Amino acid sequence: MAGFDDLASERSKAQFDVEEMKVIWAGSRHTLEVSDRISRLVANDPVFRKDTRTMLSRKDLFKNTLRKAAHAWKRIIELRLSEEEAAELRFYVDEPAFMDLHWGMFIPTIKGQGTEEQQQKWLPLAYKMKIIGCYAQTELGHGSNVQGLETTATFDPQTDEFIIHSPTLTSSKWWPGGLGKVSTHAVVYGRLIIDSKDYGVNGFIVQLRSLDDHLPLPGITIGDIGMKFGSGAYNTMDNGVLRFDHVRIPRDQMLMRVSQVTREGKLVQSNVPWQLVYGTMVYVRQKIVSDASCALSRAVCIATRYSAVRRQFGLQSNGIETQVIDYKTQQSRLFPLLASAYAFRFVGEWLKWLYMDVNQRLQASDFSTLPEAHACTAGLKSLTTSATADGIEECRKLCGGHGYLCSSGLPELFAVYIPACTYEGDNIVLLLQVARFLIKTVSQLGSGKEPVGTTVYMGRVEQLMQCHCAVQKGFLELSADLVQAAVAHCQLIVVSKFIEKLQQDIPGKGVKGQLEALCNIYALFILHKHLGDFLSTGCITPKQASLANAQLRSLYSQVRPNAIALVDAFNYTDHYLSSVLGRYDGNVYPKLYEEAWKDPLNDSVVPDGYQEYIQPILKQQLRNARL
Ligand SMILES: CCCCCCCCCCCCCCCCCCCCCC(=O)SCCNC(=O)CCNC(=O)[C@H](O)C(C)(C)COP(=O)(O)OP(=O)(O)OC[C@H]1O[C@@H](n2cnc3c(N)ncnc32)[C@H](O)[C@@H]1OP(=O)(O)O
Ligand SMILES: Cc1cc2nc3c(=O)[nH]c(=O)nc-3n(C[C@H](O)[C@H](O)[C@H](O)COP(=O)(O)OP(=O)(O)OC[C@H]3O[C@@H](n4cnc5c(N)ncnc54)[C@H](O)[C@@H]3O)c2cc1C
Repeated sequence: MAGFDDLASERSKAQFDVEEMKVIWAGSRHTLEVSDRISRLVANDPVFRKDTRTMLSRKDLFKNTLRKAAHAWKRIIELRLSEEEAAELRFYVDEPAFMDLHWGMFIPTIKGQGTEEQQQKWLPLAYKMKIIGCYAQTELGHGSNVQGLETTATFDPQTDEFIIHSPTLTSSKWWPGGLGKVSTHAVVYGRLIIDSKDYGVNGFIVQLRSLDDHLPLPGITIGDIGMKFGSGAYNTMDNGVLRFDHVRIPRDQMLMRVSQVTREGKLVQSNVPWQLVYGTMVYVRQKIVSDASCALSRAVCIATRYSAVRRQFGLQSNGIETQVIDYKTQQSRLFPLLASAYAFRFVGEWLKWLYMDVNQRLQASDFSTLPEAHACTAGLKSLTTSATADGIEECRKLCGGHGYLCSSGLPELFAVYIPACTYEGDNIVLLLQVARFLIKTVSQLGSGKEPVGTTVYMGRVEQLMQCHCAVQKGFLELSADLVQAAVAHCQLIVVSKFIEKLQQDIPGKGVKGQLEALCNIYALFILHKHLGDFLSTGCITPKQASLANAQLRSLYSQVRPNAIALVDAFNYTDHYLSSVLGRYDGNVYPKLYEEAWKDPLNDSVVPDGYQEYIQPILKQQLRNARL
């Protein structure tokens, strides 16, 4: 039968050791073992079913998310899961929820911006989930411009408290995940005011709801901001609105690692850079880069398997049509995305290392690599999320009409993923940060300061000094071009890190060869995409451009017999993929047919509303016909 046979025969053609590739993808044998075990645990647990998610009303959807989160927490405790295993469990449950913000932002903020005493007080409560926290930074009026936030935290020396207040409508907190219905606490970012003087934005731990009955505390107005894009998708999250009416908190609830307010109301700066107030964003951006490879690989897995099952035109001698994956146009759209998934995986791994390194240095009061870590996390977050969002949509198109069905898994994946281009920093705003970093690096070239890390290549480019002079005349005027320069810089990082990965010891028959092919596809595809820039700047000649194109075509042919095995190496369960088109067994058509009948619209043969709305029309038509 089509599907079963197709994927089995594809698998038998693979020219490399898939099990070893799984290890490379996972990062280590240990990580593969953990992720494999936990993914099966989730897949086999009926509470974690997600096949009806797109059909539920918002209230039912949200309640179901609460149920899953509570069950996940119960399993984590019962099975004594480690932090790594718990994070895998969250990943495979595959549903955005308040837990993400509690573990992913609230706790890291206290760790990164709290003093030792503050950490000792708050972290045990947070780890045991005796309190649930969120990250309340963005307001109705300002998200990108953090320094423009309007919430105030005014020190009252009489009572040794801060008064948290929302002075305007636009100062309402707006968007924080987990805030709308669940969180008991938040890290709230607001302007520190002492003695009528504004000291800029700082973080404060504020209790929002009673720990007894979950009602908002006095002075607090709180709710959900409403439905978001798509069905299911990010609507499992209670993104919230929050207003303060002169809410008082003790002085020691200002996060004081960066600066302290004394009992007397004096502001004391510590030796850490003030930018550490932005530290959680660096951490989360790094995580988002790793997540990009997961989302893209998931879409690519679905589109690749389905492309091998789907046949259109081109009747062959054996009487069957051509698999659409054999069309060169399909390959030229699909294989660069496959290569991107691997490229983002490896750059994500590197970024994780970079983040750990900068953190260790911060502990030892070495702040020198913070600007580069900020530029890398901001730039790569922007590049990988934009490419992934576009890539998921391309995968939908690669699956033709069936890709538009919710049962393909692609519409919900797209809807849940696209806000990644906006949250944790709008992608253009983040690229402008990278551009500023690049300009700063160039401006220091003449002063004898050698560029290091990801900017080391700048020392070799003589024309850069002239660029700097030109940019000095008008950063804003040139910002659209500077954004392109920032993208190019980030692409260079992605390609370099892929090449560095290939220099490591890579065991397994044929594994290294496949990765080399993917690395070359990624690099040549980027070159192909920006051919105009490469040609107009004289970086390559027209002859080289056409050679590169020919090479790309030949690489597609090299990857073709291995395509299914390359997506099998992601080791995704059918539960995680939640796609009829991406099923491991390729049994697409019978299952699509079966799925259709499960739609509630098919519960009755004659639909609700027939008598009120269809029958009268038909009767009217009959009368008209007689006239
Ligand atoms: C046991 C376990 C159990 C359970 C397991 C469960 C496990 C679950 C685990 C799940 C985990 C999943 C993860 C969570 C998922 C979350 C989902 C996402 C949610 C989304 C959250 C959000 O969406 S949350 C809001 C993010 N909102 C922004 O993203 C604002 C952007 N806006 C800015 O970020 C600033 O506004 C902007 C533009 C820089 C201008 O900043 P500005 O006005 O101050 O002006 P400047 O540009 O002048 O910057 C001044 C100087 O600061 C430097 N600098 C700037 N940023 C810096 C930085 N970050 N670090 C260092 N340095 C930085 C810069 O380079 C300048 O340096 P210099 O002066 O030396 O040149
Ligand atoms: C699903 C989701 C979850 C979120 N979760 C949280 C959360 O948990 N906590 C939290 O605090 N926030 C959260 N946010 C808010 C999020 O961080 C902000 O929406 C994001 O930082 C973008 O800011 P903005 O909305 O102000 O966009 P804006 O800055 O208003 O962007 C609008 C447009 O203006 C452009 N623009 C803005 N500034 C410039 C500039 N200087 N130069 C050129 N162009 C510019 C942008 O590129 C964009 O095209 C969430 C948002 C979403 C969508």
